[in-house]
Amino acid sequence: MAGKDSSPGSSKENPDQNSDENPVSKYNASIENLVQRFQNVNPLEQKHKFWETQPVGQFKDVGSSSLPEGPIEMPTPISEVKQEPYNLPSLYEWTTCDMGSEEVCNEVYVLLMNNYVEDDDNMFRFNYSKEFLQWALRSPGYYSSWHVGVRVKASKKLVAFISGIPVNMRVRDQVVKMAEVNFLCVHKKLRSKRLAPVMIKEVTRRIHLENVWQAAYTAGVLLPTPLTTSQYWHRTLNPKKLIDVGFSRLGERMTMSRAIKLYKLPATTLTPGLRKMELRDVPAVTGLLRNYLSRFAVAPEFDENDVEHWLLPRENVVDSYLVESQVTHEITDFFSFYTLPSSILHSQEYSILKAAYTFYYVSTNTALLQLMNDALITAKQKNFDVFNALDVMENESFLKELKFGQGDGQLYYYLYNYRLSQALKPSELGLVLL
Ligand SMILES: CCCCCCCCCCCCCC(=O)SCCNC(=O)CCNC(=O)[C@H](O)C(C)(C)COP(=O)(O)OP(=O)(O)OC[C@H]1O[C@@H](n2cnc3c(N)ncnc32)[C@H](O)[C@@H]1OP(=O)(O)O
Repeated sequence: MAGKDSSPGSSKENPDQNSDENPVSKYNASIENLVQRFQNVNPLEQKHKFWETQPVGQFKDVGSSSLPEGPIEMPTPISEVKQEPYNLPSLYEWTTCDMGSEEVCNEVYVLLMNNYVEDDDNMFRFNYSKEFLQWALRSPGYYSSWHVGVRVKASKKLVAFISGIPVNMRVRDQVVKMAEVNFLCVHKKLRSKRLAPVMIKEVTRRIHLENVWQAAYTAGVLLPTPLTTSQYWHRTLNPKKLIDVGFSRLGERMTMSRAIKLYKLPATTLTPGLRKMELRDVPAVTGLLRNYLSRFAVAPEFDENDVEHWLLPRENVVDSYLVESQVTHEITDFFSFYTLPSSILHSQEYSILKAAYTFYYVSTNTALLQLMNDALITAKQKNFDVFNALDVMENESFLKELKFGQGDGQLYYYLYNYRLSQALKPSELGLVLL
């Protein structure tokens, strides 16, 4: 996901960061500084009863570059992996969620719709659609056993969920089969009972049973120890609605009519040869994307199956456009975004914020700025209210110029059981989680 702002709320526009007077704070690779800046605590004193027992970089080891890069723990024979599930409190039971079943998919949808990530002010909550969840979880090579739910034994009500999907991840020059772990959710009434650590251990066990020993995940909370820390940026498409629902505020000297003018976009895209991606484009897009992602320190290794799954347009889930040369018919550029609405929790007038999130792109012939401007125009045509992007990949090169404003939260990226000697800059990361 996550790519996910792990918080639609920590993804709200930060009016201070947005004003011209305020320089955008620069990325600082030092975890110590980071923790102090955002939590005002010394990371060496921060207790993580669960995370301290896990094979992840520990805060106390930050800076000890003597530790080798790579797996922290070696795999064990599958026969030595615990064969039976972890114990849950006695009122609850494990369930494997078959996301191909409309009924089960709906249960997961409802759990997340009511209990998943909110912003710090509890104004917005992610509202992943059912089609989106099926797309996100039934990806090439997926294991149903990694879609883990918890039910109340008596009523069978689904009260918690965590998921993994397999992915080939390249870390520098090593390609490692990993799990992308996402959609960890515990019902609001069951919070702070240490259910999350049991769920993480259970999904880990099931992932180990498939001989996978590493994972990637993102979260809006700071845990030991981020691979990188990224920021959300937001491009207003519908100023009136964003202001009405409290997502944005009119800055000083800004009126509604000025805001509308400021964010106005051309009615049609500007790049000649821009068209929707089709099935026949999969090989060309795969080639472009593999080549582009090879420049990042950490990025997925996509094959044609992955590209077909992740990038072929799906109504209300993912949009992908490319540039075909009108002379040679070569595919030269490509962009995509996914649809992730948020519920608006306290508005009389609106119930849904329609948000597009930047996904993968490649520019070889068309300037990235122009390509992303066309992405904005396309999203506006499709009636999105806001277009979101992290500062990963080459996004920093277009964010300010295309009038994105910085959000008020961080999204931390993590690897499980894989150590890097130093944190990365977001721009070294070629990975978007849903
Ligand atoms: C090899 C394969 C490995 C596979 C596994 C790889 C790792 C995958 C890791 C998961 C990647 C998920 C990616 C996403 O989906 S990120 C999205 C997470 N979901 C939400 O934010 C939705 C709303 N919140 C909730 O549903 C609950 O608050 C959750 C479920 C988040 C915690 O429930 P609760 O609030 O009732 O807490 P507890 O008493 O049960 O447990 C407290 C412990 O849990 C640690 N905690 C809290 N939040 C997170 C978090 N987001 N990632 C990892 N750990 C987290 C916390 O530091 C503490 O441990 P420690 O500080 O004491 O040590």
